[in-house]
Order: sequence, then structure tokens, then C-alpha cells
Amino acid sequence: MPSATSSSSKVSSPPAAWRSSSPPRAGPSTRTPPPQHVCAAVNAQVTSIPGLAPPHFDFAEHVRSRSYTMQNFVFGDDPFETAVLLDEGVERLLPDTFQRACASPSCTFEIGDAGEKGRGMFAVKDMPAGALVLVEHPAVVVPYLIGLDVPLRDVYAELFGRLPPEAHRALMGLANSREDCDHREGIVRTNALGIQLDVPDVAHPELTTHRAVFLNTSRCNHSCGPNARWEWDTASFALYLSAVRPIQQGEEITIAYTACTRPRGERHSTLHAQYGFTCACTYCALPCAAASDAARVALARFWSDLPPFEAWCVDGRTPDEWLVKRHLEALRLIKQEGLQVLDAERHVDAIAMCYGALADVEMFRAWTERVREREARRVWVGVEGRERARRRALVFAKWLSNPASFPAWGWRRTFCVSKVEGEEEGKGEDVV
Ligand SMILES: C[S@@+](CC[C@H](N)C(=O)[O-])C[C@H]1O[C@@H](n2cnc3c(N)ncnc32)[C@H](O)[C@@H]1O
Repeated sequence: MPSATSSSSKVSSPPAAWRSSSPPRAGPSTRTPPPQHVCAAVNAQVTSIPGLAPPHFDFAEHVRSRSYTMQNFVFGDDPFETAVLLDEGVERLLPDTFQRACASPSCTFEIGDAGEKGRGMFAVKDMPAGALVLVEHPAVVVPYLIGLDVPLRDVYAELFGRLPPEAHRALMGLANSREDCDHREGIVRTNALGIQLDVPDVAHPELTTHRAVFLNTSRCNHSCGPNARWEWDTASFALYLSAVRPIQQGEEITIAYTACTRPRGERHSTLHAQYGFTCACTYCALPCAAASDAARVALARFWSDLPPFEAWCVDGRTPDEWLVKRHLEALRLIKQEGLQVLDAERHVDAIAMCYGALADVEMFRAWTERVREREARRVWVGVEGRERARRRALVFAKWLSNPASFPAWGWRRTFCVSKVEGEEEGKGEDVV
């Protein structure tokens, strides 16, 4: 495990300043905002994405006020470099040095032919759920919204040109599904994953979202039931790709480009509009969408429809097994739809809690053991994550050896208000 104190330098060559001005570097008064129809289109796009939009976003003002820096990030003794275009305000708030990323496991994948999807990433060995597939720094990072009035083609040409020749070649070899823009911009738009650079500037939420292109992870195709998930860690400026269910040797490794709990038609519209392809994943190849759509919508609403755990503990009108059955049903739907990428683990946690509240020692131990095994396999991103995992492991060990130390132990037995005889007979039994 690398030490948390080893660090990487942010700049490998002098940064260039890019200002949203014409000519470059002129003062704010000379800046020309893009034409009104462009501003209106960007404003509409931004305000349609809840996580992105500040209350009164105005792209013309954004262009007038932003300045950018272009530089290369290097990572300790790793020869890899990332070419970044960053808003100067964001860049100032990033750490001066990055923590060393976890070592990437060797020989987990290869890039190969994925048929009509083009190239894809394939497992070269069996991997259990939770296994780390890959740790990777991005090749390029750009803000999601670039408020420059110089052509993007010039910006991308300079940014790509900052990479060492081999990385540059690999980047230029990535897929490009966009015919509506310059080739380099097409590569970014086809391959970028949306990352958040955690900048504590609540007045400008639009500034934190960035596009990051990776030489390997960007080869992952989309699936509506993906077998892998990725997490971004700003502290190490790296992406962690891990299995969400067991992956077999030779199986394609897939991620989700869009929310998979929406019905098939909506997923297809989004994928088409944003990425320009029609999904050819195994889930979309199934002839009938209705049952799958219903299952996905039910999973999307599961947690908001569920009464709080504490309410079930005191509610004598629902049978003891009611809440456990709801979670077991959710786990069944998750397996059916291949949606382990949703927080399937939360259901296992919840079932362990239910058995704790029912003071059922055997079942509480069985389900808590499942939680413990899963956590032991899981990849924890960042120093804080690993520390939290260490503390949680201690807590599980305590609960397993002494179930009564579980904080909600026997709550349902202690606090449940018994059903008044004859009142609302059978209520809750038909819920599952
Ligand atoms: C990020 S790239 C993935 C790697 C790419 N297949 C390659 O050859 O490098 C995204 C592109 O892959 C293709 N793709 C990804 N997932 C797909 C899917 N589920 N169905 C069809 N095409 C897909 C589309 O052409 C999409 O624009």
C-alpha cells in the first residue's frame, strides 16, 4: 500500500494562461461573448442539469469572467502526464501535490474487438465482486463548460500537443463518434467521463464539473446492466475502476454512461442525444422491455417509497418479515436486471439491521458476515475511505462476537406496538 505522504507535483512545464478574450490575454472590457443563440443553448443545457446550475447561470457572463491555465500534471516517479485546461479559480483550489494513487493491479484486462460497439475492455482473469480492475490518471481534463472565445479546435490542438508522443498517439487513436465537430473535440466528447474536482465554491457549481479522457477506461463500453463502476478521487487525481459483480475471464468489462433505472426508451434517447449511438448491450437486446422497465422503475423508487427503519420497528400492523421481504425482492430485481451498480449493498446492510431489530442471532450473524466479507473485498478510494473501512471492520467484528452490542438490537421486540385484535386484518401481508 503506498504511503499517504508520498506526493506528486502538479506542474511539469510552465503553465500557459488562456483567457476568454479576443485577442488572448486582453482585459475584461475587450472580451466578446459568443453569439446570443449559442449562449441561450448553453444556458438551457446548464439549467437542465440540476447538479450543474447555479440559480442564475448566464453563459455570456461566464465567458466574460473566466480565465484558464493550461499545464501538465505529473505524478511522482510515474512517467505518465495529464494535460489539463483548468479555470484559474479551480486550479488555485486544487492541492499543490497529489497523494500517490493505489497501485493499479497487473494483468486484469486487455483491449479487444467488441463487435458493433467497436473496441472494448475485456477481463483476462476471473475477478470477484469488488475487485480493483484498474487505477488510471486521465490523459486530458477540461472544464465541462469552456468559456473561451477562441475556437475549441485551437484549444484542443494545444492541449493534446502537450502530451508525450506515445500518449498523444493513443489519445488520437480513441474512438470518435462525433461528426459535428473537430476531430480532437470529437474524441473528448466521445470518450470523456464526467468528473468533479471538489472545489468549495458553492456560488459556481458549474465550475466543478469536468470532462476527463482516459486511455484505458475510455475503452469501456456502456451497458444498461454494467459489471463495473468507476470512482474519481481528486486527492490522487485518479480513477478507480472496480467490479460490481463477479467478472469472468474473457467477459467484456462495462460501465454505465447514463442512469440505468430509467425505462429503455428514455435510456436510448439519452444515449443517442448525448453520445450518438444506439445501445447494443445484452439487456437492450432482450425482446420485451415492459417487465424490465417496471423492475427498473421500482428500483429507482425503492428507497423513497420505503418507510424509515425506525417506523417499521414500532409498527405492529406489518408482519415481522415484511421489511426483510422488501429488501430481498429488491435484491432479486437487481440480479435480474444486472444492476449491482446500484447500491445493492445497502439492501444487505438493511437486512442485517432488520434481523438485529428482531433479535434473531443466527440470521443477524449470517447477514452481518456477508456485509463484513463484502467490505473486506471492496476497494476504498483515498486515505479517509481506508480509515473508515478500518473502523467499520472493528465494529462488525464486535457485533458478530456480541450481537446484543448492535445499537438497534431487539428494537422491534421492545418497541413494536401490537396490532389491535381484528383491526386492519392482514394489512401488509400482500405488500411484497
Ligand atoms: C467511450 S467509447 C467506448 C470505446 C469504443 N467502443 C472504442 O472503440 O474505443 C464510446 C463509443 O463506443 C460505442 N459504444 C459504447 N457502448 C455502446 C453500446 N452499449 N452499444 C453500442 N455502441 C456502444 C459508441 O460508438 C460510443 O460512442
